[in-house]
Amino acid sequence: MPLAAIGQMCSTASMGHNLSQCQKLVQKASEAGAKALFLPEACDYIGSRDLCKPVESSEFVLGVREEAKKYKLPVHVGIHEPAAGKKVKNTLIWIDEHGDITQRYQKLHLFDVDIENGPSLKESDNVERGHQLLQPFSTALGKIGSLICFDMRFPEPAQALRARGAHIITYPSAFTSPTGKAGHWEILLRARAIETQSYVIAAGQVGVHDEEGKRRSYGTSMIIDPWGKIVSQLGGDDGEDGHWKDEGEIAVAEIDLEYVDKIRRELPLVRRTDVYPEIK
Ligand SMILES: O=C(O)CNC(=O)[C@H](CS)NC(=O)CCC(=O)C(=O)O
Repeated sequence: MPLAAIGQMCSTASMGHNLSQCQKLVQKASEAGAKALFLPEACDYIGSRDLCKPVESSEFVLGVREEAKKYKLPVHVGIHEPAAGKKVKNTLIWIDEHGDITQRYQKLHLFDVDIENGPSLKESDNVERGHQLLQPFSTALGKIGSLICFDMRFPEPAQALRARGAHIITYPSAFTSPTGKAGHWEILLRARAIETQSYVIAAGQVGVHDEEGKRRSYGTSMIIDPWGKIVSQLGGDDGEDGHWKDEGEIAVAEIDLEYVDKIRRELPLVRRTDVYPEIK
């Protein structure tokens, strides 16, 4: 059965540093025999809008493409792209084994929150939201439906991707430490896996991204099977301030499409959309 790899890293305002972390993760995933590597959201940079470049001229994207080609390993990676005005797009790209970008998804739901003693972030100040789902695409692991981070709080897009044939739903993320520690990360991801009866692959940023220590990500990247079991997991925020686990590490899990079919057959989830038409 083919293996999927998740890679965990800590992006900063140094694109060279971020690229070199990703290159090492590609190498590790290839050595582990994975058929694809899933990296977090915003791998190119965190916290420095000035670094945003079109994919054609981004040293980060060009570097990851080269590495994917060298190891013949597809890479699913979150980046930024310039958008209208001063905004950027929070984008996910699929780089195939030839190093070509063949899929692109723009994050639909933006993280605008102001939580007491928690994160206060308004993603929509700088980010343009996407307007459509990416059609699930075929890979050596099965059909992938791509979403990003905060999208995980909404069951509908995952459900729509399942209806369009996805076997795997992905959530590359930079999940905040406070909301991760509250349990939201694991519970939401497992719920999405159980209710869509799909694998969920969620690679997360981990650690402190800026010198002021304002942006901290929870890590704890995981792969969850369609029964809701965590089949692969990396460490993250261990509760002690300043301690972060598994930066620069990968983990792998087998993707079993027969298991997906079996669970869907044994426990059919037939919706009563006639009774709650307001949920579209
Ligand atoms: O674009 C970037 O630079 C990186 N993007 C992010 O970190 C995004 C938007 S600020 N983070 C999330 O969506 C976290 C969601 C979350 O933590 C929750 O739902 O609790």
